Amino acid sequence: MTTSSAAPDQHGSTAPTGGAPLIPVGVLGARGRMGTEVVKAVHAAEDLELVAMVDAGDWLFDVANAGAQVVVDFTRPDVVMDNIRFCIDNNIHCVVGTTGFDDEKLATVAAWLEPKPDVGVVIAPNFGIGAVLLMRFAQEAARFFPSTEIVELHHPNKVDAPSGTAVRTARLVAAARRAAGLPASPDATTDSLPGARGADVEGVAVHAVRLTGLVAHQEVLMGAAGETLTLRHDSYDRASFMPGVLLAVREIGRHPGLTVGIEGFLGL
Ligand SMILES: NC(=O)C1=CN([C@@H]2O[C@H](COP(=O)(O)OP(=O)(O)OC[C@H]3O[C@@H](n4cnc5c(N)ncnc54)[C@H](O)[C@@H]3O)[C@@H](O)[C@H]2O)C=CC1
Ligand SMILES: O=C(O)C1=N[C@H](C(=O)O)C[C@H](O)C1
Repeated sequence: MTTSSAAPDQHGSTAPTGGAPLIPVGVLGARGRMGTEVVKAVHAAEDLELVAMVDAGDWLFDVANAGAQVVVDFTRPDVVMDNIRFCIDNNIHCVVGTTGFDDEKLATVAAWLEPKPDVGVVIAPNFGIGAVLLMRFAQEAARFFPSTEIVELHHPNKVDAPSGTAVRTARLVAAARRAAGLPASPDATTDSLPGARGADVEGVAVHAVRLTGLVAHQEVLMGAAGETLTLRHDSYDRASFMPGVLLAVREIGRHPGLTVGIEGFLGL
């Protein structure tokens, strides 16, 4: 098995201004929709050096052999845990965008990190700045509205439903509702077809749409007597995730242990 070695950074292996050394970065899922975009973004960043691109069938060891200090993972929920384990074992920081993390998997990653106090892993369901802000706004607004439901809308090739972002948003909203002492959202409906009312995430209904032409979108709908508030975020292009990914790559070395979401890196 082989790993594609990255083309040399156009600025060479040291920072052009003679400043801090470049951060060597490996990309897992490098031929996927997100991985392709990450490869371009890392390659274009003057302070980063793309040292390895790995996709299914390639040899993961080459990420370590290439000297990657940070790995970016946009692969699949069924393989990401093995990738994180490998990186932690090899003292490589991880920036993980792959979805599918529940509390049990997060606890497992945290346990793997315990004997590695210098290694950092950030797992973020969404690197879009607007999406992160939407989650925060929803969390803030939730306590004022008796009803909240979430609609996530994505391209039809998405592997999972509901989206990782929707699940995290629902959990944040549910926690805010609990903290405010709100009862369950009013709902007298009896489903005549299973699934008609969406998935139940800690009492928040989450609906998933898969539609040709979409990229990644989410609406949080909140209702009170005589009014509604709709928060909506749209990623029209995967370039929207790159500022958040690059920020995480630059920050993770300063944040050992497990970080969930990039809110802290944004000062939120
Ligand atoms: N956190 C965020 O901001 C975002 C997260 N995502 C998530 O990222 C993941 C990937 O999404 P897409 O790029 O759209 O999927 P994709 O299917 O286009 O790409 C996944 C890539 O991973 C590769 N792969 C599979 N097994 C592998 C392995 N063991 N090692 C290395 N590569 C492997 C596949 O061959 C494929 O090229 C999904 O979980 C998606 O939900 C997507 C967009 C934004
Ligand atoms: O698969 C995608 O495309 C996306 N996945 C993430 C998720 O599941 O939340 C982030 C974004 O919605 C795009």
